[in-house]
Amino acid sequence: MEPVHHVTTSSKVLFRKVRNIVPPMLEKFHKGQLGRVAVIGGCVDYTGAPYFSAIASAKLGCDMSHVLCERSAAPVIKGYSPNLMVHPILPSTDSVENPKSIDAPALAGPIIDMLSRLHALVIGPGLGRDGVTLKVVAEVIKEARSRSIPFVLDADGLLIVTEDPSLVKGYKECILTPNVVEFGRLAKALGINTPSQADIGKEGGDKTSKESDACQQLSNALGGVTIVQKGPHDVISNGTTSLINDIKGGLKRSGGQGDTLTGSLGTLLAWRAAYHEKLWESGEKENEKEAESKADVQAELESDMRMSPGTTLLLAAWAGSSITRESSRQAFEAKGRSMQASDLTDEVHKSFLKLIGEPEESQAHL
Ligand SMILES: NC(=O)C1=CN([C@@H]2O[C@H](COP(=O)(O)OP(=O)(O)OC[C@H]3O[C@@H](n4cnc5c(N)ncnc54)[C@H](O)[C@@H]3O)[C@@H](O)[C@H]2O)[C@@H](O)CC1
Ligand SMILES: Nc1ncnc2c1ncn2[C@@H]1O[C@H](COP(=O)(O)OP(=O)(O)OP(=O)(O)O)[C@@H](O)[C@H]1O
Ligand SMILES: [Mg+2]
Repeated sequence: MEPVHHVTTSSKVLFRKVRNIVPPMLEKFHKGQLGRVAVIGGCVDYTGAPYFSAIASAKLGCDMSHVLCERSAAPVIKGYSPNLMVHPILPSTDSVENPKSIDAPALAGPIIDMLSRLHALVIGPGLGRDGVTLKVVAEVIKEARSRSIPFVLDADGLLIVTEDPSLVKGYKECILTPNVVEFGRLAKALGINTPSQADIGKEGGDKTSKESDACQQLSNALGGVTIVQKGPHDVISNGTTSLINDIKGGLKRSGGQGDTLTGSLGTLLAWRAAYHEKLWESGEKENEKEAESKADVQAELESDMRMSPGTTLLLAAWAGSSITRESSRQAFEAKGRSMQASDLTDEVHKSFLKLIGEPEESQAHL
């Protein structure tokens, strides 16, 4: 396959375009219009990950932030924050009568009933690997896809895709956020022979292009799904177009930083949906053409034309990655070696203001 090199648009220009998909804060808006996001995750082992993800969504600016979790995790997550709406509706082996013969679509019912009220889902933070839970979540993925609800898949949510890639293959409204290990597992499941990041480092040559080739190959194997490959820099690809995010991050690798990424992406996906629904006037020129090639995407990013959904998905992924890396940099600057995932949470809004800033219409009210 011909390697497709990444888009060379400067980060300054990209951030200016990101501002166009951030809804202004107007008096006419009602509760919920700036985003209703749900994180699906949280089990007996992990309560931090869904919390970090959902609170990042909230702090970035969505109106309503839900967590749909396993029964035992709910009181714990509720205790972390009264701002989150926590629903104990995710079944597990411990909460169903006969775990060996379950009716997964029926068990997914209470979650599926909530989908019509949600703009975006984040599936996987702290989900765990319970067999019943994963089967139920696979049903939720099918239903969300059939309704074109955008979602982010991370952590144990990626395991579901590793086991059944057809669930997301060809779906243009989702973002996968694998770390190095998760990327390797997905590549193996799809029969892609890519060198590991460690091997790429040893080989010499243009390391960034090799990494973006690997990400592009995986995206293509999944029919053009958007992937954020996390690492020393984040590689974002939808198979035809790639972006590299090398914004400086922190040096502490504490667990849970990926959760700030997924939560931020949830809110950005909700804002992106509002942009395409023309909830407000973005001030861009109308653009009938759907961007298909890398050149089309780059043209939309570097002009004042309205963007196509493919372009805004890449841009949302890039913005989420940027906010996370900048939050990590600021938190590390303040806390050094003691930095924890919760320190990123406190930096999300400052990072947003520094990198993106409020759209002009909001500034008039500040
Ligand atoms: N506070 C919390 O509740 C947290 C919960 N988490 C949850 O924990 C569960 C398991 O997630 P894991 O990420 O541990 O997944 P895995 O259980 O698949 O473990 C991945 C392993 O790979 C290693 N690894 C990560 N990056 C690497 C790199 N660049 N090079 C080499 N090795 C690397 C890690 O140290 C880890 O041992 C998920 O549900 C996740 O959401 C994590 O997100 C961390 C925080
Ligand atoms: N070497 C690095 N240098 C700078 N930033 C990094 C580095 N490695 C990861 N990051 C950043 O840290 C964030 C989390 O990535 P990481 O690879 O730790 O994910 P993860 O293992 O899934 O995290 P989590 O512990 O939340 O599950 C991403 O925004 C990524 O850009
Ligand atoms: Mg992770």
